Amino acid sequence: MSDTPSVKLEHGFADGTTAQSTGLSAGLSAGHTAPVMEEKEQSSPGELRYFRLSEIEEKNSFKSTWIIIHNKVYDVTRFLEEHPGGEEVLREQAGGDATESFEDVGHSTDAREMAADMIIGELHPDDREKIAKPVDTLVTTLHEEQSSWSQWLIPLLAAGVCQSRIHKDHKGRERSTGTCRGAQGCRGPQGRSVEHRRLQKSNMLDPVDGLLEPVSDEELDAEQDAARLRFMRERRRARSLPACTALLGDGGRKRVQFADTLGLSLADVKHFSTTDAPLVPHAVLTRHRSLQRAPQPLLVLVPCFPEIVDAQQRAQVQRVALEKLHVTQFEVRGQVLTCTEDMDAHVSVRYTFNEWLSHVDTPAARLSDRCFSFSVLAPPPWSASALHFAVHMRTVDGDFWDNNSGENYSLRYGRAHRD
Ligand code: HEM
Repeated sequence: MSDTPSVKLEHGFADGTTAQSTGLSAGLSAGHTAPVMEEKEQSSPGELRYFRLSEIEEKNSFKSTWIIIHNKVYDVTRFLEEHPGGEEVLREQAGGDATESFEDVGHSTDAREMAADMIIGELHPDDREKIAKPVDTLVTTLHEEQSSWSQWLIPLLAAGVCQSRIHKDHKGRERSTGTCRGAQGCRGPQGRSVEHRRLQKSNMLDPVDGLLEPVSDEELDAEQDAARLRFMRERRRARSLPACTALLGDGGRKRVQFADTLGLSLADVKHFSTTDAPLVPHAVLTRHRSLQRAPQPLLVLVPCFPEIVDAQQRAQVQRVALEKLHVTQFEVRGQVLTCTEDMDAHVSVRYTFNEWLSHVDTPAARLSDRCFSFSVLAPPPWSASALHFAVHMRTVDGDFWDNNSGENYSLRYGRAHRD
């Protein structure tokens, strides 16, 4: 074993995979290294036609959509509607280099094989630099030299421990897929499982002599974070199940089969339409109805003054007097009696809904020589709590009021008496 950390460098794609390790099909395994051409050729050594970048860029229309992935040119025009990731993402990449986006999604082997059928040529070597991006470098730091046997024994031990632990903890809840993912998903940067190291830390697992070094809390946290991140990224990716021979359609073409993150096949597809009436489960409706509020009591304006009497007498004294009042849910209608020789007398009602912060004068209509009527629309109960008013008459002799002996006529919202 050596104390000096050694650094292993591998050239790879954006997601850290190498062309070899991803199992790419012919089209996608070409990698980034463009062949150095002595002369400008019209086709690649593999008999693929070369396209100039400008030519490809032009193929970005509703008629045709070409994209570049790893310097291969793909005509995806006919695939747009079929693309499980949607038409839009392909259109966005049309006429340009889609390598990074393609790899970021983590397309399955099936997807890569499908793509191979769409290759129509290669990007001309002279144009490759124009789309080239800095190549990511995967740096793996090894704190210790591991002997060849420890390199496989440690992961094996870790996977074993994870598996037995998960079986113990979850009592069969994570039987098949769960255990695999558990062992794989929680692998630390050095190829050793976090689960294994946590067990080691908590003394649930005896360190194997010479194989496991002591672990610090910071190291453990960093590993757990990295493992969590890796797990989230894995979960995000939709994976198609491996195409089996029974699924091969006409002409031996593989079909894509969708699966959820647990590997279960897609059972049904529901197309939502904006015209679809939402289907609310019965249980939800019942609960909703039971929670509905009881009907609110009807609120109306209720007079807060004694019954109107002696209108004749009051009219003689005050020249004007409220004679009758009729209140409904929507209006307050009143009748006014006057005592004046002025046939041009003007009768009105001054009222307020906001405690006289402001007021309105509304004219009363003449019903007969001495009688007038008025109507005030009732304000909604949530906008006012009371209505106050007084009756006014203007004659050649002056102004006269009936204001309920200086108190005004007041009505307040209250419950209506139901019969
Ligand atoms: C010839 C090119 C392509 C082929 C044949 C292809 C094929 C597929 C297939 C079969 C899937 C289903 C999942 C899988 O099996 O991996 C898929 C999903 C997807 N593809 Fe592509 N694809 C292509 C290019 C692209 C490009 C260039 C982008 C991005 C710009 C893209 C974005 C996506 C996305 C977002 C999903 C959905 C992934 C998810 O649901 O998590 N694809 N594609």
